[in-house]
Amino acid sequence: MRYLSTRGEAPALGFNDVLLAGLARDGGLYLPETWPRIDEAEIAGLTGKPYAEVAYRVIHPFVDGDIADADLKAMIDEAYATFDHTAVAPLVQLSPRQFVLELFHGPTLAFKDVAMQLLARLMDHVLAERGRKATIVGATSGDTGGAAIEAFRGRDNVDIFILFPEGRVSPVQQRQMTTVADANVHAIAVKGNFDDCQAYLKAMFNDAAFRDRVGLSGVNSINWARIVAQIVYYFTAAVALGAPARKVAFSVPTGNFGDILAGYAAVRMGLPVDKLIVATNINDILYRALETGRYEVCGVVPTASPSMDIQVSSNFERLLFEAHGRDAAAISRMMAGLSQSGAFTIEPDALEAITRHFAAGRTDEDETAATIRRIRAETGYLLDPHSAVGVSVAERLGPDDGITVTLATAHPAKFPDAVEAACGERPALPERLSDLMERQERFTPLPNDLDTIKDFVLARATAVAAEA
Ligand SMILES: Cc1ncc(COP(=O)(O)O)c(C=O)c1O
Ligand SMILES: N[C@@H](CCOP(=O)(O)O)C(=O)O
Repeated sequence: MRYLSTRGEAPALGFNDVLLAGLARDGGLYLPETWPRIDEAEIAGLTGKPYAEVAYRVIHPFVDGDIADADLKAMIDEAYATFDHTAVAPLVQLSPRQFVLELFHGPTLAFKDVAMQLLARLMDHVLAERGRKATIVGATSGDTGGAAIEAFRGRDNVDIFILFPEGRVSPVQQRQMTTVADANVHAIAVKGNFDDCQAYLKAMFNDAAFRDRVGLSGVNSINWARIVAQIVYYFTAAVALGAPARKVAFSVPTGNFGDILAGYAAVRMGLPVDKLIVATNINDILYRALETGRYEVCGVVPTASPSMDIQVSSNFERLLFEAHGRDAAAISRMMAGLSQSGAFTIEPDALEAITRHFAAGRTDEDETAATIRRIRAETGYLLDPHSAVGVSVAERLGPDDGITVTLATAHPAKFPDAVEAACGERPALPERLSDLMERQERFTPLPNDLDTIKDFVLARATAVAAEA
């Protein structure tokens, strides 16, 4: 399996190289040259199989021999053994037509663990095989950072630097990043928003000298391996609810478009899905883009679902590439428009291709709080604010005659203030994290300035010291 960049100017790579590369050298994102298929009979045969077994079946064709089968299998088994729930991603029924898929049973209580626990093992394995080290830089609006730090802490072959927007993540999210003592972990509080952090990350990747000097790798969903691992739960949920004979819809609380892009990949692999519903908070660029065809950046507004407070949504580029018939030149023009004027227009045919699979809805702050309150009162189930955005949109846009599964992307205890404000109940952290708020914090505040951040990384990354 070879992978192509959405901008068409970077070399095609195999899985292991894509895994370590993160962003392509032309600033694009990698996608598989062709989509591996799983036929309907085989999809039906996945019903009732353990999560790790389905994961191996889905992930194997993307790795395509770059990692020995037995090693891949062992890493998948190990990654999902870290989850508190034996099903890894259990389904819970809220009403006759509404389900939630709980993706928060991993170490840091967010869906990011599903991919990150595997990604860390894969990267460590490939780095060890190649006898080299890497410097990981990640940008987070709250959850990717904690999951990445947890997965990579103490690993010999990587240093990890996480940029988070100061004051814009929940206190639990912050402490999951800042209370880790391992020497290879560096949490950086940037005086800006998530889009600033992500722009700096991409600028570091686009600076070839810096990239090579530190051996830069990425763990955001710009890294194709993140998306691959997230495809799996669309299969496990769909078959549990009757696929391939029955099509379900998925409502996905969306920010950087990685999670829902994994749903699109599942569809391209052959999974029958009714529709993929993009659920946004008031930072609604994706909702507006799908409604009007105009992708236009406005200022980011802080919300009760901070991990979705994003305007420049990285993975949308992958979908645009698909919808524009893989025309890399068209994508490069659109992305240049985005850098220059903060906007671009999606061609009508491409928009039509997108809306064949996707619908989009937006939920404001009052409605998010009201959804948490109402679902608790009606069903006893406690949603986190991100999942509440998903459920609220699912109730409006899900098929009248079918089932909608909302991806429950975080545990409510990660956002106790917002949940308490909505319904008067303060969810408690699980026992293993009960002293989180008392642990010693360690992080570096840095100004909203690329050069300062690069200097910080250069001064601390051991990959530089080893190779200089
Ligand atoms: C809890 C939660 N929900 C939803 C999202 C949005 O997911 P994506 O960025 O893949 O669209 C995020 C961040 O990524 C998140 O942390
Ligand atoms: N919401 C994310 C933002 C980064 O998304 P990613 O999926 O590209 O890593 C977060 O919680 O950090």
